[in-house]
Amino acid sequence: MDTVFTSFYPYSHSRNSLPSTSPSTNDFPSHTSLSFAKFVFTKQSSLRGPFNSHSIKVRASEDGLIPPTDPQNEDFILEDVPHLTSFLPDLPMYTNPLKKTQAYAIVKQTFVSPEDVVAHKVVVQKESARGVHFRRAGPREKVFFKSEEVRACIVTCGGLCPGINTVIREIVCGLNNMYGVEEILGIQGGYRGFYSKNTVQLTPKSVNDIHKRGGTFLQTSRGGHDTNKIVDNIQDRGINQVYIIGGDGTQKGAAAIYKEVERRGIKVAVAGIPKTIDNDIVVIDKSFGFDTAVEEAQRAINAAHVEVESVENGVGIVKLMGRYSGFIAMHATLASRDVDCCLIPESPFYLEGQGGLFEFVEQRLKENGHMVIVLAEGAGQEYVAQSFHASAEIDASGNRLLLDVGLWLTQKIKDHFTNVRKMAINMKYIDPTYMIRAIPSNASDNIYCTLLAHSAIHGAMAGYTGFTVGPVNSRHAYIPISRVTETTNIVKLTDRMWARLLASTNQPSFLGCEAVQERFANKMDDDFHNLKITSI
Ligand SMILES: Nc1ncnc2c1ncn2[C@@H]1O[C@H](COP(=O)(O)OP(=O)(O)O)[C@@H](O)[C@H]1O
Ligand SMILES: O=P(O)(O)OC[C@H]1O[C@](O)(COP(=O)(O)O)[C@@H](O)[C@@H]1O
Ligand SMILES: [Mg+2]
Repeated sequence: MDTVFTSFYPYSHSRNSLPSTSPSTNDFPSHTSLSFAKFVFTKQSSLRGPFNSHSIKVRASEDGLIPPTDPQNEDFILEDVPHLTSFLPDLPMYTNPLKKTQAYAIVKQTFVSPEDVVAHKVVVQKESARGVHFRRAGPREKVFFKSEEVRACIVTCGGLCPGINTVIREIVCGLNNMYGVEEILGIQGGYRGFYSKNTVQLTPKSVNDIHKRGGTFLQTSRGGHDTNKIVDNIQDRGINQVYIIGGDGTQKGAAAIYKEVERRGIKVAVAGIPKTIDNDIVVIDKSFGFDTAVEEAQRAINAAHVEVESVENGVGIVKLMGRYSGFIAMHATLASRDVDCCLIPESPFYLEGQGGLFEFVEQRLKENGHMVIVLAEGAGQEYVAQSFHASAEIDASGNRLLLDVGLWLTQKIKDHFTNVRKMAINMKYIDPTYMIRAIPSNASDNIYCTLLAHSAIHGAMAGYTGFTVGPVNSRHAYIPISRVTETTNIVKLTDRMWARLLASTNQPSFLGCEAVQERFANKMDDDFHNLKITSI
């Protein structure tokens, strides 16, 4: 049975100011039981027209998936983020102080229009469905927190990534400079820091220089997520805004915190900022630190190239990060012109026989006298496991620990050419993985980190919660956390980007072999991620 909300917003686009009274229960859709809410606007709504109380109806079914009732507009979907009013309907909202700040004083349109949404897909055809949209990020006219009541905290979890310190810095400076917030706590050592460590007070002064350093000023950890202990601690400390910087695992933890906060009915906004050097988070255009990593990888590739072209039959192998997603390897290969072959977890390969890697290496050595292979750390894990008879180990967060495919491949190539082909080759194996992720972010990533921090602040101040921020087609949006944790972003071999790489390196696609074809067909399944984990 559908629930029909009479309006999404109680005010019209043409009004300059919003009601200063408490929002009614209809101001924001109630979807407490949903992992994320999908709303389909009915007939009167339009992307062009104002979203006012008369022009919009929002329909939601109990399971959050809306059965279309209007054939003409059934395909406009807003995957909305929760708002604190959904479980705290009687609390007041306040005028946003941003307009009074020096920075925003003369901005023409300080506040994001409540109707603004960001389209998930921008390449469409005339007859395309209008598709999925996300709420546009940015400052709102009304905020849910008075500046003086805000007690924010920041935590960083999971592996390192260039730019974490910039995000921390910009959350602290942004909260302080834009909203006058003074109470900002740093939770040290990841999730477990909530209940096992003291906090550190963060001020614009104390974080002023941290963006110049790699790593995380607050330290990080894997494992240790205990939802109840964390939320108890949030309550005990009187924290009401939680900024969580981390990857897919961290965002799952953030979703659990948000749900517990909602269950307890406490006034706490939970904002996730996606961090992943692997670029394995879906929906967002790319993750911060990724560009920096690709740039730094060029130095390693260049070193490998210099080494191997200076000797006879030089074969260089550069291992880059990428547990399940080969984006760094793919982009680093495309950026460099020195890579002969790129191997990623998503693309099966094989060594022996026609069309195999050994044949290709020999061909390039004959043509050029040297060659460079770029390898994502998650590539070929099943072969390595077979060779090493290794059993699967996991880290404290439950992530599968990878075997060293770089060492394995180096040995395999050496053995093949020495023992089978009776050819002398010069192998150079470079593993710059930790060096790449431990550096500070570059200029463009620094700007990106600033935008993420500001979007998160504006969202939390406005009362949104359970969201992740990030650019969708270059416009920053609030995305339901569960939306970014339900699948993993991987390189799609059927997309043109991988074809561009193959066209650039002219490497084999390795799809000639029957066994590989079978695996490739399996990998095309929606369940690719699970399949990959179990097959390692
Ligand atoms: N499914 C989950 N539910 C709750 N917390 C999780 C979950 N998966 C991971 N975490 C927590 O998130 C943190 C970071 O996770 P991890 O996978 O190590 O890194 P990342 O977030 O970078 O992917 C850890 O503290 C871990 O306990
Ligand atoms: O050795 P650590 O610190 O566990 O990190 C290794 C892993 O971290 C990663 O950088 C990804 O980390 P996250 O899951 O934290 O984003 C992988 O590329 C790599 O396999
Ligand atoms: Mg992860």
